Amino acid sequence: MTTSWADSVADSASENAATAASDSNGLKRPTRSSYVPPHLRNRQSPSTDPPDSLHSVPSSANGRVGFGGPTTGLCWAGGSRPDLGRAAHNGSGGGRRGSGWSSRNGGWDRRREHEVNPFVDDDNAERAISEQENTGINFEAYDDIPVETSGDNVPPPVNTFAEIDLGDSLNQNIRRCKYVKPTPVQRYSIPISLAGRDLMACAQTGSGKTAAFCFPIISGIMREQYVQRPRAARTAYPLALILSPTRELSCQIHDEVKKFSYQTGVKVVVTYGGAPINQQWRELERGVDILVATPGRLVDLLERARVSLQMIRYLALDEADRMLDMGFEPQIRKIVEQMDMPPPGVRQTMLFSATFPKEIQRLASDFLSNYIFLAVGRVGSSTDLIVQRVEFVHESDKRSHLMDLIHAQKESGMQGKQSLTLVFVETKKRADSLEHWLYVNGFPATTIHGDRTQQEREKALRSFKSGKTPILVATDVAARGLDIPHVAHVVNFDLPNDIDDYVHRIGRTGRAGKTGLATAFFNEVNSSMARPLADLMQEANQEVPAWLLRYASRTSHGGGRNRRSWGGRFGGRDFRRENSFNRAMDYHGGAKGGGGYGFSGGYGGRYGQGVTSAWD
Ligand SMILES: Nc1ncnc2c1ncn2[C@@H]1O[C@H](COP(=O)(O)OP(=O)(O)OP(=O)(O)O)[C@@H](O)[C@H]1O
Repeated sequence: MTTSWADSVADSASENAATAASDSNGLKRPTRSSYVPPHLRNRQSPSTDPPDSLHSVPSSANGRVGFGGPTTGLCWAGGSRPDLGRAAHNGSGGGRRGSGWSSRNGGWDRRREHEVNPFVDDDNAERAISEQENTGINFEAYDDIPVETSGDNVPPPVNTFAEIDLGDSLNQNIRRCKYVKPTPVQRYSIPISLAGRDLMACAQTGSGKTAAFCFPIISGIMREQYVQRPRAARTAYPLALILSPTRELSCQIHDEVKKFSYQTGVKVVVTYGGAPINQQWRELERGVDILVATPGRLVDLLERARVSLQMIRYLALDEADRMLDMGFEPQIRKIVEQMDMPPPGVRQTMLFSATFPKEIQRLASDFLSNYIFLAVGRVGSSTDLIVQRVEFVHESDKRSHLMDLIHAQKESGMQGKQSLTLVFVETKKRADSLEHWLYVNGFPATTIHGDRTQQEREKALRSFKSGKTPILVATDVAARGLDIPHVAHVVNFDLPNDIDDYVHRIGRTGRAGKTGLATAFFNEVNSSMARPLADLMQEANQEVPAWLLRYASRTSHGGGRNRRSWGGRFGGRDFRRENSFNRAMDYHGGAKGGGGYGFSGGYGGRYGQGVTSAWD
């Protein structure tokens, strides 16, 4: 058995060497050489796109007008700032639907023949596997899911993609992705975003949030054909900015956007630290509509005037609570508030995460205008996708215990190419030393953490995804957002200090309707986590060991801000409800009666006039 694992290490090494040689920076570069500048893309080709009077009228359906230009095709050369005024929201959704997409082949003028087809670029077998499996998603698991929205005039949800007017090209890509129907967060958030509304959305890990913010952005850019951007040889003027906290997540989002925007004429570029900046400059110089970035590299590009944010219409923060946490907040404020980005109410802002503590919501509200809060709860107990276990393991026994788990996994047939194990540790040093120990004991493992070079990180991720090294030892750098198919088991070798971090870590398994297992090693060092962990497991109807409950009863508070208890079955609830100013609360679907969900943590439900909730 060990021999075959050792073989897989050898295979992995050679494959990675080959991969690294062909793609040293991990950047997938389109071979397309004939990028069509925005001002030329506006011209429709008579042969492919017959004139359609409906499309000679710019859409103001976003509820945002202005940005000048659209009707006149004006160009703001010379750095003059466009009129960024916006019509007041009427909350009605802006009449987007039925506006004639079906008569078009897609977005603006395209040179599609040079675009790399992301759907056949499958040297990465995992992608092919995951796509096939999208049809097999257990959507029934989502039927009972509780959903809350709050805000003024919330647009109604949809049940199918067909009900949403996203445009033919995007619809075709959705079919190519084998997305049969929208997930709950997509059902609610896409109509909200298409109506031009700002959004703070909180939905469980692996529930399709990426598509939820990408579809409206791509569709909006495709629609607004007449936007002209300033011409400056070295400065890029993206229309949309998607920020994420890690390089790997930014790359993943970039890959997703490339698939969703295939043959739409919408150009996406990714920039992140650790990769050569010159290549990213060159890519930006060829033009960009959607820029996916990590904050540090973007600040660098802004300071060098390689990127201007003055044309930004869509801003999306993925893992938004992390982005506004102490570590990132200054950079995010700089990007969003201190450069040249249009203010809230002019641009459209979308914040997404699986967790949204109220103090972060308060900060985030600075970036939003008249926004809707959307909370999609976890799936019900009978269908909960992640089985959570917590085991008492002394520090000195952790390694042998891990080995037992991995052996048990192999014996029960869980291990192999189709079944990966992600092990979280607290520090980079511990990651390296555990990986080394696993390796010398015959377990092919690799590691990802902040002290590794970007090339090493990308190589490790590829090796893990492909199953060549089926164990990945990681710090929190891999805790958020990464969508790796076939992660069957997440082991919290070291528990985090914050329950929300735990939620994101275990969310690397049990994604998109699949099931997964999460095991946590607990000992005295983690006593502050006993209460929030026990609460979380109880909420999810998991078996909570008696010893953990005893620990929990001894520690009334802990787990960082013990934030989860505030959110009950949701990863967060609208903090504005505490202020109770004319907020309309709607409750949709699922959860019979809503009784029995006491929101501990001090939320008193002091709703104002006109506020209703099934959760009261
Ligand atoms: N409508 C859909 N039908 C089928 N599969 C989908 C659909 N929407 C998304 N997916 C798939 O679900 C998986 C998880 O999606 P995604 O990575 O966007 O989750 P997420 O909510 O952002 O998770 P996290 O909170 O961990 O970042 C992806 O593999 C994606 O391709």
